[in-house]
Amino acid sequence: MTATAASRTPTLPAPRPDRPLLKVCGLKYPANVAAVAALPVDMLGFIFASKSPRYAPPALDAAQLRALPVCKVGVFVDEAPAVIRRTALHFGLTAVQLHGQESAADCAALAAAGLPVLKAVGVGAQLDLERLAAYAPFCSYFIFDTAGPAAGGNGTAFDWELLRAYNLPTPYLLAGGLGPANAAALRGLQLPGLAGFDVNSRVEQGPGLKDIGLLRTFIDEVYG
Ligand SMILES: O=C(O)c1ccccc1NCC(=O)[C@H](O)[C@H](O)COP(=O)(O)O
Repeated sequence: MTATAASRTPTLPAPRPDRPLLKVCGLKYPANVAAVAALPVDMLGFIFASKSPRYAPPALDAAQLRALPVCKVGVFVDEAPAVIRRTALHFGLTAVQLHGQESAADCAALAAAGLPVLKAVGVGAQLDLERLAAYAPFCSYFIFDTAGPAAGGNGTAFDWELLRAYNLPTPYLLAGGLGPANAAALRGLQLPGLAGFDVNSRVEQGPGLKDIGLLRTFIDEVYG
């Protein structure tokens, strides 16, 4: 990952043949946002679900976000489409991540309105790929995340071997408890459809405050 901030564009990156993408999710504090954006990352995630301890709007600097030349993903949980569109405009979001029970039609409507969609899928003991087929045409990525008590940010991994059976055309990011502790297993991980990784609570000092040292360690171990 050699891109500088100046050479990045705020479009949703396509999967890369040379390395997995990296999304850092759950940011909110302006200085921390700037510090993470200076790292070799592909997407920054901001939580717009008010029940989350990472709920970003009270702390976020909208002008900073709009000017930031990196892909910005807004994370929503069963939010009204009009609110999502308004929020995306205000904060200059590149794409939206739908992390609730949104339907394929919800994804289709937002994608048609010009907002690329990442659809999060909670994975437990099983993965129902047949159900996901209806979403595939309208989603730029799936995000496979561990199902848990909170809508997201649970900090636990699921059995990645469930993804060996993945056979849909939509690429995905792997999420759920990724961090320095399992970075070695991610390095060189080959799974059908895998396009990148999403990190959050395992690289934090506290909710919404990313630990730059932990992120550097993770990046070195996975990509170095
Ligand atoms: O992080 C949250 O607090 C959150 C709350 C509500 C919906 C989604 C949320 N996070 C979305 C993400 O993409 C996380 O990165 C993903 O759940 C993985 O989190 P973690 O297990 O902590 O690495």
